[in-house]
Amino acid sequence: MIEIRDLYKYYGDRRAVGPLSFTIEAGEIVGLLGLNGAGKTTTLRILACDLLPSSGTVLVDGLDVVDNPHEVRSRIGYLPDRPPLYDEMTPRDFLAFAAKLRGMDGSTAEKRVPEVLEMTELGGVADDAISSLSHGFKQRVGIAQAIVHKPRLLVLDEPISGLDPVQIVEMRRLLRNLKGELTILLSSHILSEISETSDRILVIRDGTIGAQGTPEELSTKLLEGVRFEITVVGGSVAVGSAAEVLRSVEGVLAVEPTSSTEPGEARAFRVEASRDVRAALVSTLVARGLGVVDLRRSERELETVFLRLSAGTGRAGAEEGALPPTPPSGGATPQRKKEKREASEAETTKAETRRAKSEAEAKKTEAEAKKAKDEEDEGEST
Ligand SMILES: Nc1ncnc2c1ncn2[C@@H]1O[C@H](COP(=O)(O)OP(=O)(O)OP(=O)(O)O)[C@@H](O)[C@H]1O
Repeated sequence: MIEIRDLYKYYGDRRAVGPLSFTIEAGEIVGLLGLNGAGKTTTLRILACDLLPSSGTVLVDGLDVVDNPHEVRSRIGYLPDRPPLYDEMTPRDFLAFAAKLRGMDGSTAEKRVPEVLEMTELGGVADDAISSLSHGFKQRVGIAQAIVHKPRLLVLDEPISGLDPVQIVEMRRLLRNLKGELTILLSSHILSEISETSDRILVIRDGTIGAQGTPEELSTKLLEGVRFEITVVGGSVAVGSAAEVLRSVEGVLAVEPTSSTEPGEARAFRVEASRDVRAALVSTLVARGLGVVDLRRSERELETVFLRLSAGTGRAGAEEGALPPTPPSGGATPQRKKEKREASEAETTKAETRRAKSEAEAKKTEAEAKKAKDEEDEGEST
């Protein structure tokens, strides 16, 4: 579905991305994980034909983003980090407008808008002004506008950023529901935010892929093991012997009791293993007359993995030589912002000229659609 080969993007003489290569299969949900400034937004904008690459190949469904931007755009739904919403419109009107912008005819759009409102669970606020919606609902409108034209690929830049815990759970559910119909690539700088949603994670650092895999694979690769928290209760067997039972499971490297807040007989342990042994832990404990009331991968562990990958201090990074040292600042310091502005102003590459041309074309289409809408509104009010 997506194939990126040796992609580079320079802003002036500053390399923002490259060398970057990865592929994503149809139907996958993949998380692009990296600290601020790692190159996530640049990569996603190139995929969405919003920015041209300096060099390399980017294919969506076999189509090159430089040679076939219009065809690629029709296959992609894109939610930028700041969703392009018109505050004074309602979600229903805005979606109809977005559908028209993407070339849908009136009757198809009329059918599609209620469908998308339902898919994104916006029915209850469909006729409220977008300005009156919470951040979580605005993000859903952003996703709705991205899927209104039935794309095959959904590209979301930090869709979970700024959401409260309830909204995060709702967003995860929405993305999981969209999976299957769509291939999804989403970015984040917080591992726990996307590890729940993504089938696979690509860790991007300094514009290049530092590591990739499932959270378990990343953890195993870096820490030579996976860690779990498990809480055991006694049945016919004393809970005190649970540590021994856990140690007997093949693949378990270490077991240590943790301070448990569980009531009564329950005991919590941290288990380190060479692979995912969760199923074997449960069946062995149950076979020995013990019960399991909680079993989870250690969240702290995942963050440790990410920090190691991001800082390039992990063994995997050292071995692969894929992780150059961390720049002094990953974030947007005033100096960085100044450099960014200057680099941006100095950007006069041939690629950008082509981009300006294609943006001008897009704006023309947008202006035409807006004009059509204004005329329609005028018609309605007279
Ligand atoms: N328009 C621009 N002009 C110059 N430099 C830029 C521009 N946009 C991004 N950069 C630089 O390119 C690098 C990658 O930025 P990018 O925005 O792609 O990273 P990111 O991982 O999305 O980070 P964030 O989450 O902070 O947006 C950074 O060093 C950034 O300062």
